[in-house]
Amino acid sequence: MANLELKNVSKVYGAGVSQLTALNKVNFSAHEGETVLIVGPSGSGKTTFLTIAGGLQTPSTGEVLINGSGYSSTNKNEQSALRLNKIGFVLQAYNLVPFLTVAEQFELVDKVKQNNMSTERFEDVLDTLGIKDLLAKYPKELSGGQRQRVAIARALYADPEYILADEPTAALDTNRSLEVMSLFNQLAHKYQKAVIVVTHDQRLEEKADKVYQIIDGEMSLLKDQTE
Ligand SMILES: Nc1ncnc2c1ncn2[C@@H]1O[C@H](COP(=O)(O)OP(=O)(O)OP(=O)(O)O)[C@@H](O)[C@H]1O
Repeated sequence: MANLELKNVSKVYGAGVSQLTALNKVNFSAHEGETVLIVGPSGSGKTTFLTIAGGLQTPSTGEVLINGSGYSSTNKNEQSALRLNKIGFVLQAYNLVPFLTVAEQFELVDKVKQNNMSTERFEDVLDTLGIKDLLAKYPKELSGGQRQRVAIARALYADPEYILADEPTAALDTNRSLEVMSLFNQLAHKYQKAVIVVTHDQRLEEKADKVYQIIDGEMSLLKDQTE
C-alpha cells in the first residue's frame, strides 16, 4: 500500500541566537485513498513540512519514508526520479512557464515524463477545474485563480501517487474551492492517490479524511475518518 510517513522529523533553520525550530519531532502519515489537510496559522511550519515531505528540503533530524523506503537515504538522482514519478506539486508560485500556452504546459510534462493521465480522464479534470476554454491562452492572459487551476491540472496530469498542494484554493471563491476539494477527494477515493493539502481554508476541513494541525512546529492529529 502506498504511503508517505514522517518519523520524528525536526527542521532547524539558522544557528546561534537566530536559530529557529520550524518543525519539532513531527510524526505524520498519509496513505493512498486519503485526502489529508494540514492547517495552522501563518509561520507555523506548514510550507516547511510540505517541502520536506516532498523531498525538496532535507530534515535536520528524523526520517521521511515513501512506500516504506527512506527518502533521505537515497542519492540525489534517485530522489529526483522519485519526485518526478511519484509526487505532483501544486506550489503557491504556480510555476507556469510564461512563454507557453496552457496546452503547451501539459505537453511539456509529456517531454519529461511518460505514463501521464489518459486523455479521457484529463478531459474530466479540465472540465471539473473549468479550464477547457483556456488551452490556447498564455499565463499572463489568465487571472490568479485560473493560473492556480492550470497549475493544479498540470500536477494531476502527470498522474502521481502523491499530490502535495500548498494553499491550492487561496485565489478561489467558495464554490471553486469546494469543487477543487471534491476533485482531490475523487482522485484520492476513485484513483487511490494520497492528496496532502496545506491550507488556511477552514471550509475544506469537513471534506477531508484526515486533518493535522501545526502550531509552532508541533503537529497533532485533529480528525481521522479513515479508521
Ligand atoms: N529558509 C528559511 N530560513 C530561515 N527561516 C525560515 C526559512 N523558511 C521558513 N523559515 C521560518 O520557519 C517558520 C515556519 O515557516 P513556514 O514557511 O514553514 O510556515 P507556514 O506555516 O507555511 O507559513 P505561511 O502560512 O505564512 O506560509 C517561520 O518562522 C519562518 O520564518
